[in-house]
Amino acid sequence: CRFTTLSPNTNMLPAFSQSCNDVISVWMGMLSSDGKCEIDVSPFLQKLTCEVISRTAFGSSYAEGEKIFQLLKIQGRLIRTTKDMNKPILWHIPTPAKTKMRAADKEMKNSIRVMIEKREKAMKNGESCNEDLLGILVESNQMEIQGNGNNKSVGMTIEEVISECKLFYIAGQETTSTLLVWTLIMLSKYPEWQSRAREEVFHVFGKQNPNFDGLSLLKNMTMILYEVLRLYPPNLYFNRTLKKDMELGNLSLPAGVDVTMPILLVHQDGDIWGNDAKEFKPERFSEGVAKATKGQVSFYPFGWGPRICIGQNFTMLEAKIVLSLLLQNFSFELSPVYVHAPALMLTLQPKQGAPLIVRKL
Ligand code: HEM
Repeated sequence: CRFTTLSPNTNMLPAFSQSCNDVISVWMGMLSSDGKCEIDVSPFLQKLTCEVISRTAFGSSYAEGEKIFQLLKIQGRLIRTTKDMNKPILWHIPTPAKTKMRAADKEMKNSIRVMIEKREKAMKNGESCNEDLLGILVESNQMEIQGNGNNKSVGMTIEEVISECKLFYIAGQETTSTLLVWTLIMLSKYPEWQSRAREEVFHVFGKQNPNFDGLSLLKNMTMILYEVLRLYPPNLYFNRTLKKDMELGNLSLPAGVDVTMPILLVHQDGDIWGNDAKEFKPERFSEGVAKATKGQVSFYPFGWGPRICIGQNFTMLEAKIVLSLLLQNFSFELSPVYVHAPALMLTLQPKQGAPLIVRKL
């Protein structure tokens, strides 16, 4: 089962704004009497994107979804701290971390299995369950099996459905929170862009909640997000294995070779982007991506080709809603203790966190 793009729809807006409003309430409660406070925004935005995925992926089974994501988080943390993860020869040597990881994996798969079985039962009883990712997967799978004379070998196995749910979380949660964190850092560092973004939000939505149609009018916000994705792409590279011999420029590459497509390197290449390649200048996207890249494939934060990110529209929509709500309520400035230290930790993250001075408007 492969989605070409995951189309965000109006049903998802409440998931985005509900999760963001929870963060706003918490931050409001943290303000001191002068209406400001220093907050490391990073963990809050991580929790926010986690909740959004939980609500949109598992909708009605949100509480069970939360548990699964907690287990995935434990796995992610263990992967980061397990040094021999990419040395297959050492993989079978048991360590406490690997034992915990396998236990988390087993528990998670069991939980997803129970959820899938519940959905399958509900669908057999005529209930429609296709409002979240899990429902769409289960329903399309059942239709595929029924369309082929109830031949179970044509659909996805439970293991495959489980993998899709895991992939959705792994690919969509940390990447989006990283984008939001770097955007708030950049808006704090460049207050003129923060003002432009806020003026635009008030111009389009006033003090109302962001709506689907208005989001496409946020031109400055789109430029800012693209520039953040150019300078701080959450994924630094992606890999491909060649299926056949290929000529690439003056290189001859044989089949079977692994090729790494560097994202950060190309995004900051002075020959492509000019002498100001490393500077934050959202105006370079004022006439869209094609103009900024002069039609070359030099901006690909979401990958490229048939396996391009299916969640790119979802992410952009989520980011625009969250930033609109935050800018309607707060202003941001870098804390004196902020240290600019981008570091690769699965995604490109601010190593020392993102402490910002948050002020109520
Ligand atoms: C700022 C946010 C995001 C960035 C920078 C990003 C980046 C990427 C990149 C670079 C790839 C291609 C990997 C490759 O070709 O090997 C990819 C694939 C993918 N992304 Fe995203 N992504 C983001 C958000 C999301 C979200 C929100 C979701 C889901 C809700 C998602 C789901 C996926 C999936 C399922 C794939 C695999 C597609 C396939 O292999 O067919 N991503 N993403």
